[in-house]
Amino acid sequence: MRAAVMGSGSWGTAMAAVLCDAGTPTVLWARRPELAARITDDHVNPDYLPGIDLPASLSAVSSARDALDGADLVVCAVPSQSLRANLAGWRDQIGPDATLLSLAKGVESDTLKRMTEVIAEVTGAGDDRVAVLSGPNLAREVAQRQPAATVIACTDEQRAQRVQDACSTAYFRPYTNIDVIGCEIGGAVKNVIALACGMASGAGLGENTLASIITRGLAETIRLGEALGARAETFAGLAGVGDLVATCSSPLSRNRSFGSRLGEGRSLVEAQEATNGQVAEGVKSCSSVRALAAAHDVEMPLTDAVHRVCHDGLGVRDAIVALLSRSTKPE
Ligand SMILES: NC(=O)C1=CN([C@@H]2O[C@H](COP(=O)(O)OP(=O)(O)OC[C@H]3O[C@@H](n4cnc5c(N)ncnc54)[C@H](O)[C@@H]3O)[C@@H](O)[C@H]2O)C=CC1
Ligand SMILES: O=C(CO)COP(=O)(O)O
Repeated sequence: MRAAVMGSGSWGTAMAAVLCDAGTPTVLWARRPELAARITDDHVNPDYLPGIDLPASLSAVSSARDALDGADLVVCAVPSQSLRANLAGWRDQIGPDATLLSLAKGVESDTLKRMTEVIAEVTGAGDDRVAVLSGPNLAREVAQRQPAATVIACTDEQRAQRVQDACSTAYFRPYTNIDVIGCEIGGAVKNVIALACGMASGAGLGENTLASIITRGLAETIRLGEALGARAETFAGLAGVGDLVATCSSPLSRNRSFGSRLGEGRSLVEAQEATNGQVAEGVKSCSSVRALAAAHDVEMPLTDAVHRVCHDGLGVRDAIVALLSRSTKPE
C-alpha cells in the first residue's frame, strides 16, 4: 500500500511518521513549499512538531497532484471546516479504489455532516471506501513514539484491516471497528467537552469538577451518538472515553488550553491569537454539534454551555451557575 497524507499540521505529520515506521511508503502534502522542503531535506516540521526528528524515509511535496499520484490510501489531515474545499481540488486525482481515511475531529458547520459524510459526498466514494481513525492520540506524544492505541472504523471491515496493517508499529496499535458514526461523534464531541474542562480549570476549579464534566460529557456524547445510529459500546472504547480522558486531562490538548484561556478571563479573540495557527476544532464544532443535537431532539447541556461561552458572550462563571441550577434528575 502507498499512502498520501494530505495536510502537514501536527497530526498529519505524526501519522505520516507512523505510516513510514510501519513500512508503508508515504508522501506528505504541505501547502507551503518551504515546509515541504524542511520535511524532505531536514526531517523536521518546526512549525507543528518542533524538536522532533521525523523518519528519514518521509518526504513531502507541495503539489497535491504529485502526492496523490498512485496513492492507495489517501489520509485526509486538514481541519474539518476546510476539508470540503480541499477535497474538491483533490477529487479528480484520487484513484477509483483508493481508501479515504479521515483524521479530522469535527462536524461541518453549514451542513452538520460528519467528515466521512463530507468525503463520500465530495468524492462520490461509497461508504465501504471511507474510513476514520480516532482515539487518544495527542500528536506530539505519538510523534515521540510513545505507546498509544487507536481505532480505525469502516463499514468494510477488511478495508479497515488493510489500513490497520499499514499503520501498526511497535508503539502504535490500531484496533478496527465498523461503527463509523460512533468513532466520529466521539472524536468531535470530546473536543467540546475538553473546552469545558479547560474553562473550569482556567477558572480555578479542581478535580471533582473536571471528573463531573468528563462523566456528564460522556453521557451527552452517548445520547447524541445513539440518536444518530452509533453503538453505545463504542463510547466505552478508545474513540470514546479513551480520547475524552486524554484530551480533557492533557495540557497538550489545544481544545483544553483554549478553554483554559477563556476560563482565565481572556476573550475569544485573545484565546484564538494564542493558538499559533493550530486548530481547536471544538470552538466551531460546539455550534454544529449543538445544532445536530437540536435536530435530533437530544439534550446536550455542556455543549450548549460551551457554545454560549464561545459565541454568545456568556461568562464562564455564569455558565457554571446555569448548569448547576438545572432541574434535578436521575443519573
Ligand atoms: N494534533 C493532534 O493531536 C490531533 C489532531 N487531530 C485532528 O486532526 C485534524 C488536523 O489537525 P492538526 O494536524 O492537529 O492541525 P494543526 O492544528 O497542527 O495545524 C493546522 C494545519 O491545518 C492547515 N490548514 C489550515 N487551514 C487550512 C486550509 N484551509 N486548507 C488546508 N490546510 C489548512 C495548516 O496549514 C496546518 O497544517 C483536526 O481535525 C484535529 O482535530 C486528531 C487527533 C490528534
Ligand atoms: O484529538 C486529539 C487527541 O486525541 C488532540 O486534541 P486537541 O485538538 O485538543 O489537541
